[in-house]
Amino acid sequence: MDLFSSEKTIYNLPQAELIYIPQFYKQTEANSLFKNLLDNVIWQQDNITLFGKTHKQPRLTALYAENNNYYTYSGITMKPHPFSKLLLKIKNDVESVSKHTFNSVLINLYRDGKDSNGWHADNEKELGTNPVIASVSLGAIRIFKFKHRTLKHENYKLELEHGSLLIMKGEMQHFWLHQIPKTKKDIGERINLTFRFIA
Ligand SMILES: O=C(O)CCC(=O)C(=O)O
Ligand SMILES: [Fe+2]
Repeated sequence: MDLFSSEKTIYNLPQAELIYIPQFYKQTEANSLFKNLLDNVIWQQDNITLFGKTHKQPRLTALYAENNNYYTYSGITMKPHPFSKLLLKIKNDVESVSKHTFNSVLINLYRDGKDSNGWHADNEKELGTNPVIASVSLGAIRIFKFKHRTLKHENYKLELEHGSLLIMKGEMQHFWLHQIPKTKKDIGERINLTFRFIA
């Protein structure tokens, strides 16, 4: 993995630190990771219940972990699969750049612009206080929006590019929310891998 051409940007925000590395993986490697994951990840689509109504989650997901602990978020409980060789390789790459250790990865597949991920924080108890979450994006560019829970002028968007790595740390999961909104643009699939340490 050649990091020379990647321009790392650090966003120091009130009660959050965000690091964005656009070319964490270069085009050729990112393309092959995307294809391999699309074909080999064990995708599932769960139901979510919002305001008493049950819907299909607007994307496919998968959980891989080094342990067998179930992970519950937004009322969904996921049973992990063991890490594949490829996912372990990506985990090692992410760990060496972020200088953090992860034991799980939650993977999202946004099939087109109608798939999305609503406003939330990754603040489950099992993630601990001030979790570091490292997020690899492959495929179509999507907008990542984030906003402070109480400082209303603190809201931003970032384009998450093919092959990029975004690291969320500090108090971000306590004080901020993030989302991937739907888009009307005619876009293709996007895979996102969020590496976490789940106790
Ligand atoms: O798709 C993304 O970039 C964000 C995913 C996310 O926020 C999550 O899975 O918790
Ligand atoms: Fe998230």
